[in-house]
This record gives sequence, structure tokens and C-alpha cells, in this order.
Amino acid sequence: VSQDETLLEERHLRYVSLLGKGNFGTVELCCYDPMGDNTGELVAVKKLQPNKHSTLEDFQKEVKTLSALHCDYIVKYRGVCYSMGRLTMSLVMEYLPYGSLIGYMENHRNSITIKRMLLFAFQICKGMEHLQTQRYVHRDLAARNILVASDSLVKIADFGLTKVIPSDKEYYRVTQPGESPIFWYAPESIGESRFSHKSDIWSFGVVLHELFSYCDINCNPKRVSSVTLWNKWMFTTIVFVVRVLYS
Ligand SMILES: C[C@H](Nc1nc(-c2c[nH]c3ncc(Cl)cc23)ncc1F)C(=O)NCC(F)(F)F
Repeated sequence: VSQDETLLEERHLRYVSLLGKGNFGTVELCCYDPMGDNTGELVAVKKLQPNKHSTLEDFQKEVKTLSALHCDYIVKYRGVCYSMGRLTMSLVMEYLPYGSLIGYMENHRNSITIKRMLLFAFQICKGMEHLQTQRYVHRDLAARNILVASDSLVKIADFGLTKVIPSDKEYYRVTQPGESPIFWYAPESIGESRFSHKSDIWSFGVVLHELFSYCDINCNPKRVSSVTLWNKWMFTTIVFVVRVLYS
């Protein structure tokens, strides 16, 4: 019988620690140990908590997206794990020990060279290039969604908002913009909820800003655009004007 090694059994997944939370559910560090002799592999398990933001259908699309992407610069898919009699499911991915790029840049502020930042930027470009060849738009490219595999390798992760561009169009229009990270959004994404490879490139520009500012909390995109009331008023006005221009 052909063993589908991407269908993982919950009984072999041992909880280690909580890695982080999102508006979909949580990501836990687990050890997948089918032999039961602690020779298992550390994995990151994204558990779905169906809520108003993310449904099982959205989650299944994320699994389909990640399982279709094979690239050194994209977090690897390990499989899915159904539990509670297929009532809920988990997405199992490789575990990247150095965590998210934000934390890494803050902790290695003094040892990161410009050359290293350019290497990371190049790797993110290669990952995004692979996404583009499959007509995917990430829609949430930000330093918080880049993982660090080693001191010289980063990978794109979190494909929860990723969409496929229809073959007859150049862009994807979102009907219900959820919790939008608008500080990473291109003008046409703010104005018309339109997403394309070009809007991913805009977000990449914001990621470059994060990289070259060491993901410093005092100048991160959200902070920069709302540091004072004036900026807040200005930003609101800009969003309003952009929406008017695009309507
Ligand atoms: C909610 C989860 N948050 C976190 N994840 C990790 C993490 C370390 N190592 C990891 N290896 C594989 C994965 Cl999928 C996550 C981690 N560390 C801190 C977090 F806050 C997450 O998925 N964040 C999006 C992205 F993965 F892009 F960073």
C-alpha cells in the first residue's frame, strides 16, 4: 500500500512549545516521532482555530499553496494532520530554528553586514520569483513573515493570504479585505483592494526598508506612519485621497 508520507498521525506529534499566534490560530513547535524513540524531527505545526477571519476552506487553500511550492527560499511543507475525526486540521512545516527575521535582526544588530542584508534580500527575491512563476501573489510579504534558517539563509513563510491570479487577468481583487496590514500595501491595494505581482514588489520594497533599518521598532512601517497625531492625520488623508483617486 503506498504510504502517503504527507498524511501525518496526530498520535506521533509531541508538543514542545508555542512559537506564535496569528488571526488563524497558533503555530506550535512539535516533535514528529513515529518511531516513538525520540529520533523524530522538529516541526512547526499550524493549528487552525476556525473563526470569522479564517475558515477551514481558507486553511485548505493555504495547505494546497504550500504543498505546491518547492523552493530553497520558501518554508518546506511536511504534511497535514487531521484530528477530532477530520473536524479540524493542522499544517505541518519544517521548523526553522532562528525564528522570524524581525527577532533575528534585532538580536544580531551589531553583527549583520550590508552584504548579509543584500544576501537575504536576494533570497527573498528568488522565493518571490518562484511564487510568480506559479501565478501566486503572497499579499502579506513583510519581515514578520520571513523565517531565518541559518546565518546565511532566509525563507518566505505564511501563505495564509496568498491567492492565484486568474489566467485572464493581471491582478486579484479581494472582496473582503480582512485585517489588512495596509502599511505594507501598494496604493492600488489600499485604493481598490487590487493585488498583483507588482503589489508584492511594493511590499518587497517595504521589507527592504525593514531589513536596512534592522527591523528597528522605532522606524517600522506601522510606527513610522503613525508616530504623531499629525502623521496619523496625514496618513488618514493619504489613504482617503488614494481611495478617491482610485474610485
Ligand atoms: C505564527 C507563527 N509565529 C512565529 N513563528 C516562529 C517560528 C520559528 N521557527 C519557525 N519555523 C517554522 C514556522 Cl512556520 C514558524 C516558525 N517564531 C516566532 C513566531 F512568532 C508564524 O507562522 N509566523 C509567520 C512566519 F512563519 F512567517 F514567521
